[in-house]
Amino acid sequence: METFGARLHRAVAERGPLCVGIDPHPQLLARWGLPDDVEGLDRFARTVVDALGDRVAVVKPQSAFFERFGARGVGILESTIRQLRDCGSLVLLDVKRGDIGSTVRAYASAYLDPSSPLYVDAITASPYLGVGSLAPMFELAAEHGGGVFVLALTSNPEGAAVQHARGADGRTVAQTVIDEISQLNAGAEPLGSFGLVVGATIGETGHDLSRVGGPLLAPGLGAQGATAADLRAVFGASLPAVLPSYSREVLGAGADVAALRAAAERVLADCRAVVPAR
Ligand SMILES: O=c1ccn([C@@H]2O[C@H](COP(=O)(O)O)[C@@H](O)[C@H]2O)c(=O)[nH]1
Repeated sequence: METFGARLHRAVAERGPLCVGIDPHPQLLARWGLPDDVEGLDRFARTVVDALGDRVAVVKPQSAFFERFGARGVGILESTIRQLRDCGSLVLLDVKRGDIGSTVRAYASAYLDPSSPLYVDAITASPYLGVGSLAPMFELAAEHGGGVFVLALTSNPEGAAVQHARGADGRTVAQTVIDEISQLNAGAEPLGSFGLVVGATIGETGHDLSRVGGPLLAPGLGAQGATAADLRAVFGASLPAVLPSYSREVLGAGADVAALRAAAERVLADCRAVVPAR
C-alpha cells in the first residue's frame, strides 16, 4: 500500500505544489449567481470539481460550508469527495477534528476508513487536547495510507496567543506540536504522511520546522493577505515541503470553469516561482 506521503509527493510532482479549497461562502454563492441553498451548494461544488479536479494536486473541501446545510449538505460533501477522487486529485477534508482519544477513534473511522461514505485521503486535526489524543487518527491513517495535517501555527491573528505560549521546558506550544509530528515521520521517504498547518501570514517566528519530514500546508494566501513571496520568510529552508493553499482567491474568479482554471494556473505559477521541486 502506498502511503499518503508518497501519493502526495507524486501528485505534487505531476500537478505542481497547489491545494485549492472548496469554501462555498454565502457571498461567493451570491457572486456566482447561485442561491444560498443546497442546490446552489451542489452547483458550486460540481463546478469546482469540473474545473480543477483533473489538474490540481490537492483539493480541500471546507466541511463547515457543507455542514451548514445539514444532512443534505453533508450528502453533497460525500458526492463532491467521490467526484474529486474519480478525477484523480487528492482530497484533504478541512474538518479540524480533535477530542479525547476514544472519540478521536470515531472521527478517524468517519474520515480515514475506506469503508466510510466520507472517506478522504487526509484530514486536518486540532492538537489542543494533546497531540497524543490524536493517536487513533494517526494509527488508522497509517493502516490505510491516509494523512493527517495537525494545526501548529495557524494563519489567523488570534492563534499566536495560544501557539506561541511557552511550556515548562521553554518550548512554545507550536514547537511541541511540530516536534511530536516530526517524530511520527521519522525515516519516511520520500515524504511523511503526517503534516502540519502553518499559515502563510505569520512571518518569521523562529520555529524550527527542519525535522518535520512531512508536508506543510500553508493557508492564508490571497484573501487573508499573504502572497507566495511571503512563504520564503515563514518556511526558509523548509520550502520544498510546503503545499500552498488558496480558497477565495481562486473561487472568486468563478462561476466559469475557464476562469477558475485560469485563476488556479496563475496562483500555481506564483507558487512554482517560490516552492522548489522536491
Ligand atoms: O490556519 C488555518 C487553518 C485553516 N484555514 C482554512 O483554510 C481556508 C482558507 O481560505 P481562504 O479563502 O484562502 O482564506 C479556510 O477553509 C480556512 O478555514 C485557514 O485559513 N487557516
